[in-house]
Amino acid sequence: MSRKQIHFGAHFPGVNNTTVWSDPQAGSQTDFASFVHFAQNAERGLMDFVFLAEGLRLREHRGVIHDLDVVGRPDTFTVLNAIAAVTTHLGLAGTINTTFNEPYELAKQFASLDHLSGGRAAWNMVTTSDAFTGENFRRGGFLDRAHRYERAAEVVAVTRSLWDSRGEPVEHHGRQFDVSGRFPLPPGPQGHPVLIQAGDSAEGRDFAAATADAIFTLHGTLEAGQAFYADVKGRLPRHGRSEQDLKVLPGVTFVLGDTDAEAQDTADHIRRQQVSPPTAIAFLEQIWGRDLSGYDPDGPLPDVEPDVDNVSITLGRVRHAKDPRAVAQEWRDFAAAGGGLSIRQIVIEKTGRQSFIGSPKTVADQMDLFVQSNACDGFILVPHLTPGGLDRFVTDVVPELQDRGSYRTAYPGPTLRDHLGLRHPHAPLTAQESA
Ligand SMILES: Cc1cc2nc3c(=O)[nH]c(=O)nc-3n(C[C@H](O)[C@H](O)[C@H](O)COP(=O)(O)O)c2cc1C
Repeated sequence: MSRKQIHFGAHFPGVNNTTVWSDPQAGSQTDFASFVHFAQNAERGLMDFVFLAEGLRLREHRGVIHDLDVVGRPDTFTVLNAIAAVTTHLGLAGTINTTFNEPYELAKQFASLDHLSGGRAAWNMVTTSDAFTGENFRRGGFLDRAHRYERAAEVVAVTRSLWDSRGEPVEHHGRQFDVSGRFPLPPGPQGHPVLIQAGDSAEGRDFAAATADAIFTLHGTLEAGQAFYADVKGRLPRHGRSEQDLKVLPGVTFVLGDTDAEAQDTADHIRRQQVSPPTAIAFLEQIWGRDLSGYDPDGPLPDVEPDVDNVSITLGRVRHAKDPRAVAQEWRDFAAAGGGLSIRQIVIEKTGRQSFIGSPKTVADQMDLFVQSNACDGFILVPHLTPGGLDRFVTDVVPELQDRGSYRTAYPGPTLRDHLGLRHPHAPLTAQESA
């Protein structure tokens, strides 16, 4: 039996807690040359798509820009259309929220990207919720949780009917939108651009099972991955869909070295770069909800309890599902078990998401194990450096996976749906229709 094939998305650094923009090897976050370098390397590695996350508003911590945020992210559609011109097969995935955008505009932007790129567009649908971000759009937090997914589902329904309309009038009257008119573009080469969903709640998973072609997740361990995979794939039949219709792609980091020991040393160095002494205190303040600037990052955890009512110390995309008092206790126990770890050491250990560390062979073995044992269908690779963070992975890990028979040696077709092994929602246009 042939081996299950691994899929890769390539996450352009920035908009997360892993990018080390201050590293001497880091290049520009805004020059087009950085995007070209990164995308062309992903394509050299025969990856499915390049991926842009969305940071709609720079996070603020106690009134200043969060230390780890990259200031400078050009517009997603502009960047992806430009990358289309310097690549030939690579998919182009943009994260665009369904909360602050209108379906007609989105349908046009993604259909345009699909046409201009010859069928390579993908939309990562996020439901960005917080009021702080909403202020950039004059709306604040205008939708509650349940309505966010209701609105997202309606956005997708409207965009799909616009993509499918072939010049016929479209009438939609729903709870969130009234849209009436004709769509100016014929269906793109993929019929519908690939839809990705990122959101982890039960509502988010159901939304993915009903509508998405891929789900971007954070479940990085083998066991958590297998449980998540079984959960979301198990939701598909309820929506009349089968296992192949939804790819599970966790976002993962990787650190390579000539030997496993060398990679581990590099990984430790990167973690210290990611969690500088001021960042360690900022993370702690996010949990404690208090000003802890008087504490020594190399000293012990504070004795005071978290202020559970102070939710505004950090503004922007942060999610703390757990009760801060429970986290504080967990961290205290962890510090004691480690023989009295410092604040910075604890933050380094507890907030780390370094998924694959080792020689190219070790990393290839581990990734292959995840895919073959149904913890996922592939990965969205999240390098920490712009723009060269993927280079060594492509040169050294990709051939290892090819040798194992788990990774392609050529692109299977021209469109992103071909790369991901997804059905095209509609037959391609006739020659007359596309003329
Ligand atoms: C893996 C992952 C990646 C995400 N990426 C983004 C992003 O780039 N931009 C954004 O605004 N929200 C992003 N989100 C946030 C989600 O869209 C959503 O708002 C959040 O997860 C809350 O929804 P949930 O309760 O269903 O998880 C991401 C979420 C996940 C799980």
